[in-house]
Amino acid sequence: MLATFVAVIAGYLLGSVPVAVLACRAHGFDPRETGDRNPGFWNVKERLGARAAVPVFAGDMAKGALAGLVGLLAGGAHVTALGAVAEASAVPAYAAVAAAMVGHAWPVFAGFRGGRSILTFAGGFAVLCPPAFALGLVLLVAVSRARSFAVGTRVAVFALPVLQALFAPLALVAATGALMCLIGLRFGQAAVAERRA
Ligand SMILES: O=P(O)(O)OC[C@H](O)CO
Repeated sequence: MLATFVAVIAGYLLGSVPVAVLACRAHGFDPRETGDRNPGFWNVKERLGARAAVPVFAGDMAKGALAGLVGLLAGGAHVTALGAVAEASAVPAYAAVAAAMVGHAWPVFAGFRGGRSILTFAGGFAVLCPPAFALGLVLLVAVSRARSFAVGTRVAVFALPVLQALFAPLALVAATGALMCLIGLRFGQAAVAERRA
């Protein structure tokens, strides 16, 4: 219980670091006021180019990964032979990643106006189930080559819970689905906000 509490607090604070907002501040604008108004990699790339957006990509992924690691360690670092979280580590690790995603979406360090948490989820998932994440990367590269990076990321992200079913019990696959519901919620909120604007 204490492990999960610590993991949630650490995860939320990590997720609240507004990487895109900080990166764009150096260029004199707020990504929440331009483009698709999402403070994330894609919006920064559209405005500043891929090179300038790489730190946002890496930073948002790192927030999820670090949160997952904190949760994993707080729960005693229980993993399967292939490195997927297991036993007493599963709850704190998932709770930490969920908290990081909540932090990215509603960051305490940026007026509670954050992003959709896709990359924070992806980084966290890399810790929750490394073998499924690795297969997701293979899929990302393959689809990106055949179509585009934008299509590749979508296909890879939606494939993650399916790939996870090869390595983890269904309860954890369902937990991953729950994490992805937060991303769906954020897309829904953005669509409503756009309609009202
Ligand atoms: O969900 P975010 O806020 O990490 O942003 C998503 C990126 O822009 C990738 O499309």
